[in-house]
Amino acid sequence: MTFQTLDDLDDGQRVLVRLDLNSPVEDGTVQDNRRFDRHAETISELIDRGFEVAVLAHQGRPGRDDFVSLEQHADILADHIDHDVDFVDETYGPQAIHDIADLDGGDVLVLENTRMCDDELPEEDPEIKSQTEFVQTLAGEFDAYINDAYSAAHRSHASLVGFPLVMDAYAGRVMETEYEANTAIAEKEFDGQVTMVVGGTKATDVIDVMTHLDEKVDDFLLGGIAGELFLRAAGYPVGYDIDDANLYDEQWEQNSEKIESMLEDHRDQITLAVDLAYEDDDGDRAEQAVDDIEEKSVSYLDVGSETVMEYSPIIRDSEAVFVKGALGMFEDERFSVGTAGVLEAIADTDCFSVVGGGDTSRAIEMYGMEEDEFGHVSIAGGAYIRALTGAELVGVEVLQR
Ligand SMILES: Nc1ncnc2c1ncn2[C@@H]1O[C@H](COP(=O)(O)OP(=O)(O)OP(=O)(O)O)[C@@H](O)[C@H]1O
Ligand SMILES: O=C(O)[C@H](O)COP(=O)(O)O
Repeated sequence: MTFQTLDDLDDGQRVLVRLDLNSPVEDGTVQDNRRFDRHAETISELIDRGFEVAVLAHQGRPGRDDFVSLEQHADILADHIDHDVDFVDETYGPQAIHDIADLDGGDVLVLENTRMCDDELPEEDPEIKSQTEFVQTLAGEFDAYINDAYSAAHRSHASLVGFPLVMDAYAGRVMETEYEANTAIAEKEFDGQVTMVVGGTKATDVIDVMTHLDEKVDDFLLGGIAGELFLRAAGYPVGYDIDDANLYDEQWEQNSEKIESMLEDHRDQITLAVDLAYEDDDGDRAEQAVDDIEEKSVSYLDVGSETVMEYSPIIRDSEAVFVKGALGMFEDERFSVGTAGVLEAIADTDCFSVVGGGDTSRAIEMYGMEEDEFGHVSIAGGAYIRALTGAELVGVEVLQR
């Protein structure tokens, strides 16, 4: 490993720490999850060593329901570290700079959601990001920058790639351990069958990665939004938006060619759902065989039970199983059958397994399984599957310069 870590940093300095606290948000309420647990260890170490700590993090994306302030995150973090955490509703404005100047050793201040600043998004070269007002303003206030956000390191956003080009930069403890684990996993060779369960809402991320893993993975088992888009490409009347949630059409536009060519070239490696679940008029779970769908008139929120029965033996026969993204909206128990069923099948076998994703890894505890029933549980989703392809993560790369 070629980046500097907290072991290389002298105690008691003023540090800007990038965490990934991106969390599920239900009706405006931020849900606690293992990202807080993991980052709490880094922050507690910094407090014990007398650092003055300001935290940068993002939540959601503009235009989405989960695009909210980090005020609640500061409270959740405080509970995890059992220590006061202050919050300021600016990222680098005058009040933020004032509060940063007021920090004493052992203080922790969470700055507002980085994605509320115009400079943060979109993705641009680190050189461009390093020259933004956002980076230039904050860099002058700190002795060092620490990136602990391995799970966001695949994004070339200002708070992730700009600072290491203009100031001393270090990897935090989560960055260090996730990098080591995920790099080691990417280098593993398996003699037997390798299976990847692909779901979730970020279809664009997973489809891109699938096209790079077709030699490494023997079987892709599909669900979630990506699963429905593949069904659409296979000729079923699903995989488009019927409300204003905007989960399907935009991602279809971006990926339809890739999906069609994956289906054409690798059809025997791709297993699609044979049935899907939805909420019926009584509010109950109902299932429908994909062959019986004439027109999409309901939102499909899970794969069906038949699909789980088809996926489970494939998992049992695998030497390694990688999971990225949930097969359904498992946070609602009615639509947890696919995700919990697949995770239970993995837990029941002795295959090597990795479950990744900030949201998806939550399903393990929610449905009564233990982390040690899996080979590795990563709080990273998009970053971990990108690492599997052997590709460098831009946020890690800039730390190694
Ligand atoms: N059919 C579906 N409709 C709506 N939401 C779905 C559906 N299937 C899965 N999901 C949602 O997908 C989410 C998890 O996938 P997501 O793409 O957000 O990845 P993740 O596991 O959190 O990884 P990352 O760390 O990259 O965000 C879950 O919160 C689940 O509710
Ligand atoms: O949750 C994640 O995977 C990371 O925080 C990156 O978030 P993004 O997919 O919204 O860029």
